[in-house]
Amino acid sequence: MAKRVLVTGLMMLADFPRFRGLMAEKGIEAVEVPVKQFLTEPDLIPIMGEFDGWVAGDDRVTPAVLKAALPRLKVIAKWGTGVDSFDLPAAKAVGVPVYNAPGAFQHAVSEVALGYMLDVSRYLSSTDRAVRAGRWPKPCGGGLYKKTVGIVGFGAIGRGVAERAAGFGTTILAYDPMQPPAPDYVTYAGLPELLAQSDFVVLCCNMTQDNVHLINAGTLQQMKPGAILVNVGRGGLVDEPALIAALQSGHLGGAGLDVFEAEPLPADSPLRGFDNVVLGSHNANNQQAAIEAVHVRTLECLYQGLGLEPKTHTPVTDLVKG
Ligand SMILES: NC(=O)c1ccc[n+]([C@@H]2O[C@H](COP(=O)([O-])OP(=O)(O)OC[C@H]3O[C@@H](n4cnc5c(N)ncnc54)[C@H](O)[C@@H]3O)[C@@H](O)[C@H]2O)c1
Ligand SMILES: O=C(O)[C@H](O)COP(=O)(O)O
Repeated sequence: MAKRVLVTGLMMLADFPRFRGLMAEKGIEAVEVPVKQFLTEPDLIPIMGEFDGWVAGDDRVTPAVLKAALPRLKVIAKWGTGVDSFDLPAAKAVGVPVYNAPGAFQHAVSEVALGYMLDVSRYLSSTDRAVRAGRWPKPCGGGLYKKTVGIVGFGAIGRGVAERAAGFGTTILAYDPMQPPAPDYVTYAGLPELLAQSDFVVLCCNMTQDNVHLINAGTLQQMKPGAILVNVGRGGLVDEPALIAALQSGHLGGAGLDVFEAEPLPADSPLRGFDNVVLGSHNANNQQAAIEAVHVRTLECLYQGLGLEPKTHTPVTDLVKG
C-alpha cells in the first residue's frame, strides 16, 4: 500500500506539484491541505489518522494531535529549523520522531539581520519612502562602524551575524546560556551587561518556555538610549506592547523586525506607524540556496523516518531529555 504523507509546510506547498512528483517516485502519495499560516487541533485532529508521515510547518503539534495520528504516523519532518510550536516531549513519549533542519538558515537569516541593522541605522527605507513622496531628506545615521552589537542567542544564526558584523568594524558581545564556541572577536557577557552596552541588540535565539518576552519593559529599559532592536528569531521573544511603548517614548532608536507575536502582523498594529521601524514578513529564511537545501533535507528526513532510506539524520526528539 502506498504511504500517505500530509504536507502543510508552506514552502513545500508553494511548489507542491514538484514535490508530489518526487514523493511519487518513492511510492508516496503526498496530500496537500489548503494553504494556511499554521494548522491547529480543529484542522488536524479530524484528518491526522490517515497519514504515515507529515511534512509540517509551524503547525501546533499537541498531545491531542499526536493521539489522533496514532497508530499510523511514523514521522514528522518539520520544514525548517524552529520547532517551538511542537510538543517534542509528547512526540517522543508516543514514539513519533520529529526531524528538523538545524542551522539551515544561518546565512539566509544573518544576511537579513545585517540588512535591518544597516537600514534602520542609516534610514534607508524611510529615505526611500520620503523620496518617493517628493521629499529630499538628509538624516544623519549612526551606522555600524565602531558600534557595539549584542547578539542574543549564539547558535548558527548568531554566529552568522557575528561573522558579518565583524566586517563592519563593530565590537561584538554575545549572550547565550549554552555559550557555544565563539570566535576570538566575540565576548560573552551577561544579558544586562549586553543590553547596557550594545548599540544594536539582535535576537537570534530559539523560542522556549523560558524566554517568552525575554525583551520586555524591564529589559528594554536596560538598553542604551537610542539603541536599535533587531528580531530574526521568534516574535514571542519580544513583548510587543512594551516595544511599542519604548519606540513611542523615543528610548529606542528603532527596530528591524522579521517576526511578530501574531503573524501576519495585524493590520492595526501600531508597529506599522513608526518611520524608524523596518518590518519583515517572517521571510528572512527565504533565500534560494537555503530553501533548496531545506527541501532536500526535509525529504531525506521524511524518507528516513518512513524506513525508505538508511538513517543518517538525528531526530530533534532524540535530544529531548527523559
Ligand atoms: N526569521 C526566520 O525566517 C527564521 C529562520 C530560521 C530560524 N529562525 C529562528 O531562529 C532560531 C535560531 O536558529 P539557529 O539556527 O541559530 O538555531 P540554533 O539552535 O543554532 O541557535 C539558537 C541558540 O539560541 C540559544 N538560546 C536559547 N535560549 C536563549 C536565551 N534565553 N538567551 C540567549 N540565547 C538563547 C541556544 O542556546 C542556541 O545556542 C530558530 O529556532 C528559529 O526560531 C527564524
Ligand atoms: O524556523 C524556521 O526555520 C524559520 O523561521 C522559517 O520556517 P518556519 O516559519 O516554517 O518555522
